[in-house]
Amino acid sequence: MSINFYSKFFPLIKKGVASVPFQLRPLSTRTDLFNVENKSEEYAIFRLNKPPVNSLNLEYLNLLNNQLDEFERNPKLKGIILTSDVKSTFSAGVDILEMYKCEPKRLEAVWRAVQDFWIKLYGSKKIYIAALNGHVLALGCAIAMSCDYRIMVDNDKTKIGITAVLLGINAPSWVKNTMINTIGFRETEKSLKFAKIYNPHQALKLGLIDEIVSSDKLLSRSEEVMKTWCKIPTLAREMTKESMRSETLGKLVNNREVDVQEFITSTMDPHLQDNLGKYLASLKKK
Ligand SMILES: CCCCC/C=C/C(=O)SCCNC(=O)CCNC(=O)[C@H](O)C(C)(C)COP(=O)(O)OP(=O)(O)OC[C@H]1O[C@@H](n2cnc3c(N)ncnc32)[C@H](O)[C@@H]1OP(=O)(O)O
Repeated sequence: MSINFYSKFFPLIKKGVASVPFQLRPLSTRTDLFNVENKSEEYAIFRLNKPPVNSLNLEYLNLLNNQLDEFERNPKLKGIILTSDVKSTFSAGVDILEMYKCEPKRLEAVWRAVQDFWIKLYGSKKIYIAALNGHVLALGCAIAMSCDYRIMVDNDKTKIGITAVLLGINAPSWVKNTMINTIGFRETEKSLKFAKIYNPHQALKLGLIDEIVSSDKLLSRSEEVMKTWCKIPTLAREMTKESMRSETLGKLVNNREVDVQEFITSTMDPHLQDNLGKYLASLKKK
């Protein structure tokens, strides 16, 4: 029996208040923000390209969500290598400007788009390989952990991790669960509680990433892994992925409204707003 993992869960999203109240521009006018290169019928390279740090605002999330849908609609496509064309950064996570001095309605739309993105990515039965060319922070780290495999550049200055707690943010349970599934409970607890940031070698030791390669080999090695995985019997691989991920996925799919409300309430809190303001100023001052 073929189980379409993605289509099994996604109708549930549509049942909720998942419609996004902001109009999308047609894809063709925004392709400067990402690039999809079909390497063969079986796999593609998906490059984020929103300088300076691939921060995720509502419009960008909507655009990326549309592209994930596009991938799902292609039955021949087995896998996607997710990477970035932005020098030294894979993604710095949510655009902090979406969270600072925000309107609740816009914040709600942002968070629903974040949920959609995670559900589509984590719930996809296709193979996702994260080719991490640079910093992988906050939601960027959650995105990388939602892929099937992570290959990172060998550069000690490159950082990966989630420091949400420093801003006063309690990472949502689906982020915690994704991390627990990647590095285990104890390491996740330490990592999130103490806002740990790792260099590639520390991340490899922990199992947060799977391989380190020199930057000139990042894509060739990712393609090599992808080609090997494309040879695995598709149905069995998909069913295994589903059975490994359905429990974690279902916890958010069945709990989206609570997750949205928690995020809005905590983000609108004056202390958190104050922290965000100071953090933004510190980033700008650098
Ligand atoms: C896991 C889920 C948690 C729950 C919800 C929250 C989710 C989030 O994702 S909140 C975002 C948290 N992200 C971060 O804390 C990362 C912050 N950024 C950095 O640490 C650094 O920018 C860097 C390491 C990614 C890159 O460093 P560098 O190359 O030195 O570049 P700059 O720091 O000078 O940044 C360039 C430019 O970009 C702006 N910027 C950086 N990150 C963000 C962001 N997340 N949102 C919006 N804008 C960001 C930064 O302010 C600079 O702006 P300009 O000075 O105007 O050029």
